[in-house]
Amino acid sequence: METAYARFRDERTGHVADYIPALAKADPDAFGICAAGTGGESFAVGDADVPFSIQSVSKPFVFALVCEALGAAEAAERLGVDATGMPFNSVMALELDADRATNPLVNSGAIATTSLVPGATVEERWDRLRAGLSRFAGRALAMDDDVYASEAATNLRNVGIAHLLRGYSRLFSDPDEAVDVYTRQCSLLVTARDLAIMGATLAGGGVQPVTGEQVISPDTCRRVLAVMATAGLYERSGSWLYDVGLPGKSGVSGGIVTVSPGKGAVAVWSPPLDAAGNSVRGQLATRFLSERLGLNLFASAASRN
Ligand SMILES: NC(=O)CC[C@H](N)C(=O)O
Repeated sequence: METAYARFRDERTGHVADYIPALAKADPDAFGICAAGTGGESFAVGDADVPFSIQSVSKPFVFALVCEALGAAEAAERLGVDATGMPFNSVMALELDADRATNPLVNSGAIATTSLVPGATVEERWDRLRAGLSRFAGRALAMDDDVYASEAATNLRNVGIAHLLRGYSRLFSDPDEAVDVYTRQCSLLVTARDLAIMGATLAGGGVQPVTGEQVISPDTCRRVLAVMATAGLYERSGSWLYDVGLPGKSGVSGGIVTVSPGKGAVAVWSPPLDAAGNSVRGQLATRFLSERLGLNLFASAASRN
């Protein structure tokens, strides 16, 4: 991990996201890596304990909560589970699918996922969602109010997607309410260490490695990891699987969590992004660690280079 940190610290490609104004303030030099095992141990280097908004890395965890509530088959039926091959905020992806379904890890499918979180009111749904993600992290997660306000003031594209979904009967609550809860979920503050531990919960059949709580079922874990493998890095998901060989999920604040089933998870945070919205240092460091640690699911032995 120290070698990965030293090797990629001076990487200068990529740009910090600025379509959400508050994210433009992020430090482009910030870089943290954390690995967590299913036994509860964690190892960190760099800015692994600096908080940032979770953004799209929240999506697989909310999908997990919805699978628990509805069952994995019903969740797949309502949301779709196929990669779109298109950018995370694509409207076209929705229009091109005959059933108007995408998957829980792009904005359209993620807003639909959030609309399925059980609860009679917005506040009940939000409480349940936040409590669920906090159980993955093993601590109470709080919102970044500045990021929330900034995104809420500028997210008309997501509002449009939600109304379009509703028109196709692919959204399961009031569209504006669904986007509001989704925007809150994206603004939850986490650290790379939190993401590694949340990922390690998915690696360990749903058992939170530090608290020992069974957060979700082993079956839900398998479903979530499958969608992460095919769609976790948006239109770069194929290249990611080709190079890294593990399920992962990125977000526009620069986080990426990568899961090694049965072993643990690696999380990297570094804000500069490539054109698809995936952290540049995050991808480089994870690829390096997957190779060095022999984590690639398709490899028969650790390859060293
Ligand atoms: N890729 C992302 O992280 C996108 C999340 C962000 N909140 C959005 O909806 O645009």
